[in-house]
Amino acid sequence: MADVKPTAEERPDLTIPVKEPNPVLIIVMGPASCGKSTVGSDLAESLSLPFIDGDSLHPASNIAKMSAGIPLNDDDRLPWLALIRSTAERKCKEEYEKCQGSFKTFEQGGIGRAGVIIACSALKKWYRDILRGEVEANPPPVHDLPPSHTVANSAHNVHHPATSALQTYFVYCNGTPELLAQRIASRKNHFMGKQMLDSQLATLQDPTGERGVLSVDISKTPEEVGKQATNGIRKILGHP
Ligand SMILES: Nc1ncnc2c1ncn2[C@@H]1O[C@H](COP(=O)(O)OP(=O)(O)O)[C@@H](O)[C@H]1O
Ligand SMILES: O=C(O)[C@H](O)[C@@H](O)[C@H](O)[C@H](O)COP(=O)(O)O
Repeated sequence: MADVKPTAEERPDLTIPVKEPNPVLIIVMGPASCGKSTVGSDLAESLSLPFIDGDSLHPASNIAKMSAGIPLNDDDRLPWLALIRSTAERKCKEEYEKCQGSFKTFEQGGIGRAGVIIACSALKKWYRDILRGEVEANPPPVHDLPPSHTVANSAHNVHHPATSALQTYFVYCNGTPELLAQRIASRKNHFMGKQMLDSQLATLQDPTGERGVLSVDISKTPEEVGKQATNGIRKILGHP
């Protein structure tokens, strides 16, 4: 079969020269009110990266559903997850072009490469694999986890025909159900009512121990949680 290369439009991430350090997508994840927006904004500032709240990428139908107290299902989430991934790829390419490849170093308060931070609940392992660019969101698999995805940390896990240059990491905002219940109850003017927390927790597949996942303890102050996230990500990305 002829070797047909994807166009820049189809796979914008692939147009970043390979000699550059890979761009990164950092997903700040966890159930409703765990602190994704708070940690994500803080991290973005500390690492000089753009921040996008995944809520801004939902179609109106998803927002309407959640506002009515109905949890999203896989069919609702898949196009949203795919959009988050493609938005990250596009954003990193824009960042690359904007900076002409010269990014702030760790010492200058950057990460020395293109990157973007996105807040997204990413509740299931399967969703996280979509965000990693390893699994197609469409058509949806029948089961949450294809059998070959049960082996963690294996290079053979990669399903996507053209694995993206965009490396993906997760910051998991980890807290007890009791603390989450307090936080969601204290949150004002949000479309996600407190009655939605139970379904979020029931759907959550704990990412602890999964590759590329950094956990932060949300019982600490916002400043401390931000510091845990920033230091952890810097270390993962090679800051001595
Ligand atoms: N470390 C923290 N300590 C105390 N309150 C926090 C902390 N992080 C976030 N909050 C508060 O908890 C609520 C939920 O945080 P938010 O960042 O909106 O979560 P999410 O984006 O996951 O829904 C907000 O009212 C926020 O101000
Ligand atoms: O903070 C929140 O309340 C959640 O982040 C919410 O804003 C988010 O959009 C939904 O969680 C997405 O849907 P699922 O979490 O059901 O996938």
